[in-house]
Amino acid sequence: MKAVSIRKVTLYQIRMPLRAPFVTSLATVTDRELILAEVTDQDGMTGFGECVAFDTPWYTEETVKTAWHVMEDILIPLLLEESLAHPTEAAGRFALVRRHFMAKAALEGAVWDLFAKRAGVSLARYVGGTRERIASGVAIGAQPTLEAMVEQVGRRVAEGYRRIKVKIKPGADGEILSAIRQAYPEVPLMADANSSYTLQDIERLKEWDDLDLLMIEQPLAADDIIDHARLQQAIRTPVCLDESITSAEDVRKAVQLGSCRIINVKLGRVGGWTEALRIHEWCREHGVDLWCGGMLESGIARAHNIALASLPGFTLPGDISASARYWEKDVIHPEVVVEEGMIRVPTEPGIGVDLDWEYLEHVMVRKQSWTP
Ligand SMILES: O=C(O)CCC(=O)c1ccccc1C(=O)O
Ligand SMILES: [Mg+2]
Repeated sequence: MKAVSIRKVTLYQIRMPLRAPFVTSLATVTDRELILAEVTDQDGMTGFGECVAFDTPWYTEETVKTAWHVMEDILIPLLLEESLAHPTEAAGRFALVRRHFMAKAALEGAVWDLFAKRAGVSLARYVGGTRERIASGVAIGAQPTLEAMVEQVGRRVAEGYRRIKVKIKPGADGEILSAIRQAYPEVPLMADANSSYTLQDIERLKEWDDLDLLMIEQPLAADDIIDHARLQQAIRTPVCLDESITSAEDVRKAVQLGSCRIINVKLGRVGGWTEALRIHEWCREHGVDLWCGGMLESGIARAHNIALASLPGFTLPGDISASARYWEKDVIHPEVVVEEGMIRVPTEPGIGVDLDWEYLEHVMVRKQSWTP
């Protein structure tokens, strides 16, 4: 295929209110700030990506401002500098920048969407996805009371979600999980701790062995794989790593050390499609369960996630839920809908959804374009 020359990059910073605040052990998100990235090529074709960094560095070190800076001053010039024969070349150029994964992923994602559109195929098929529909899971933030949590779980089960994840932290954990298990003995259930425990909590975590949890996500420190190995040896519940994983090398080391049995991959956390595909390949080769995490994203990143989860190595439902789970109105059309717990993988070219330009104007707080 002929080389693609990126002639323009545009960033749109948006702010969208969540339908309800999302509470984790680390932060409460009420208004979601995001950056959408658009690349335009020599033929006027476009591709879209999304930067999922938050406005403060509570989940990882990146923020909306650091991502904007790194994109504007470093990554966008690298994209505009020379034409691309394949989207992995963008990742290659970005590799000389350490970390800043979400900034990289936004631009690389836009380039992958553009290449898939130029090839006239869906992004899912372009990357080797094989599913026509993906199973949808949902994440429930911390609730003010145990009753409220059980009620939320019931509501999401009734909506058809195939897997329920709840946020836990010390003091709001075992009792809640037992209550959910009692009310819904069969529901595929897991807990995400966002690194709020230490090895001193091993006994407590052991007590949950009988709750039949699918997994516990990131119980220990965000930068750890050593203590996680000790923990995984001590408990029957599979450990899944989220924050600790930024690359395929991280996955290899964590699995080989016995730090986890399941991997959560997020395009933003690992720096984009090229690295996510490496992780997918490694997990498939080694029989490690893999699923796609979420970042309270808008429809653009949600569409990328759907394409990702259509790959055969995604063996478990991820945190990919309906647009309406988080938004009164999403920035894309058609919005992402869940039917009988499943989401259709678009067959239209690229990510298969369009920006709602009118609504974008409504939620936009900043916009800038760059040309060579
Ligand atoms: O539904 C979603 O988008 C994912 C919800 C979620 O758990 C999450 C949301 C924001 C930041 C980190 C996490 C996480 O997986 O730890
Ligand atoms: Mg998590």
